[in-house]
Amino acid sequence: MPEAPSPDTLIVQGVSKRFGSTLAVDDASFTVGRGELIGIAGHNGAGKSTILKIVNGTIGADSGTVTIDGIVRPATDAVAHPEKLGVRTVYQELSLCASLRVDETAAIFDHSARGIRWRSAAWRNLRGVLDEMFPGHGIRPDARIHELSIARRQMIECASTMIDSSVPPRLVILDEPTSSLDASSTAGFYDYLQRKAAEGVSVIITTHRLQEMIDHLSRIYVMRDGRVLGEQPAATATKDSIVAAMGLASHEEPRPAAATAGGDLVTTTEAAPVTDGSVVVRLEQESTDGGTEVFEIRQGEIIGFAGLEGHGQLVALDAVYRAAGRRSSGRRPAAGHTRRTPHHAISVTGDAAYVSGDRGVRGILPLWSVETNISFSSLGRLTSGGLIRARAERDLAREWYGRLGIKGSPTDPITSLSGGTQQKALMARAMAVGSDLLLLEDPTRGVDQATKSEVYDLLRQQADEGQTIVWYSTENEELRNCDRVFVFRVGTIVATITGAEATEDTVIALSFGGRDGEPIDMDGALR
Ligand SMILES: Nc1ncnc2c1ncn2[C@@H]1O[C@H](COP(=O)(O)OP(=O)(O)OP(=O)(O)O)[C@@H](O)[C@H]1O
Repeated sequence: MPEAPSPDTLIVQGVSKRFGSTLAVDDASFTVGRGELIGIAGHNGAGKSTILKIVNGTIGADSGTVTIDGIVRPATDAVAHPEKLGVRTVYQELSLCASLRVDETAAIFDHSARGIRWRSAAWRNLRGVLDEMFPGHGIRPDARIHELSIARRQMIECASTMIDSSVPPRLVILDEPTSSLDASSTAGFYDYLQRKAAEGVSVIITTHRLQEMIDHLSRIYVMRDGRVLGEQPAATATKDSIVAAMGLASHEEPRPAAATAGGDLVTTTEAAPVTDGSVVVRLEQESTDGGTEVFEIRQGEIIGFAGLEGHGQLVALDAVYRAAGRRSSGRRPAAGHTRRTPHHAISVTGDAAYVSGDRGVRGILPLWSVETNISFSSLGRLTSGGLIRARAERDLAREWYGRLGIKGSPTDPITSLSGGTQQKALMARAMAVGSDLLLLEDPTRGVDQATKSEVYDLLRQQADEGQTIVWYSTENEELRNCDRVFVFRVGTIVATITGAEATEDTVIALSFGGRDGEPIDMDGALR
């Protein structure tokens, strides 16, 4: 009797992949049904990105098979054009070309856009998906990719997987697709995926935002040290059960700050004069009655910048950095400066280190080792007589390997680390400087749950020692580790709340909708 056709879109069987001495994927097997949304969870370096690249054929494995829609392929074979098989991918590191316009970018993904009006044809198709996936996205066809926020670039990457090109999408692979998206955009994205799944599109997602998997997927495979250990139905999975299966310490609830400044949910209306030398950052904005509102950030505070993506948080964070002094040769800097944004006058005393949310473009130094990536911003104090003290550089890297649980050799190239581990190295670089101010732009993007808890503890420790921290996050849950949270809307701060009050619902309620009910475009002011 002939075998019944498999209802599975994807069957991965016995796949292994080694990079030098690292067994990145170890005899992995899993399936994805037609029209099913499944997740792959795992600690940083568990092998998730590697197995996904093997499935879509970007890299060849050492052994195993990959079967897509009944067509069996040795996993050792790379695939030149996975999109011709209906396989679409969003990679963890965003891959758009910075100098292209959005409509030109659309044409790269859309092979049906031809003829003299190729740009507008490609844009029409991309916009159709964007409008459904991220209503109110505010992306213009003539914008250059480098002008867009990382969230908008991520939106374009996600939407491009669903363009109905000559071969429609059948298997969509999403590696950390929502890592820069706020809660509202993320919800719209999953709603869209559910609709496509109902049409028969199969989806694999990896994310460290475990609640997303539980809320929106059907099954979750857990990887540990290269092996697929088993699966959990999303209906019964919990964050703790997934984290436990990963072999990590159980997830801890974010700690509300020990001491909170301010108390009630308030919208600041009074201008507050600076009376005290402990103020590190001062933001002034025009109040609705034409006066001046003042927001002060004091030494040792952890302040969150929250709100819907693109409402001015990153503009303000960037301006704080530019207003801060610079440390040279390890010496403390002169006092900072004042910077203006479209909505704020910002002054800073002291110097700052910045962790970029866009590690591919503004983070890692790809040609250098992990050690140099960590020590780079501290070289001033690691140098004597114009020469870098190699021993001191190595010791610094070792110290941070220990504090952040980074595995592997410090002399390996940074690009040999998994995405989340690269992010840890960037955190280490900024923290090692010992600056007055630490500015964080989605610092735990792609970092696993256990390490996040360690990072939260480390930040509290740094603050207790007198470092001031300003923390932008699209993950509202982690803002509960802040002392106070400034909620932004249409470029201005509309509320200050305590860390304990910064629940997802409260932040969304305070930030949702522009002052005029319109989405806003802060991209131009971003960099
Ligand atoms: N090109 C490479 N060269 C050397 N080692 C590599 C390479 N790519 C990945 N690795 C190693 O393979 C292992 C698995 O990496 P992978 O990126 O698949 O992990 P991951 O589960 O996706 O992690 P993350 O959650 O941090 O993204 C890691 O130890 C990583 O350092």
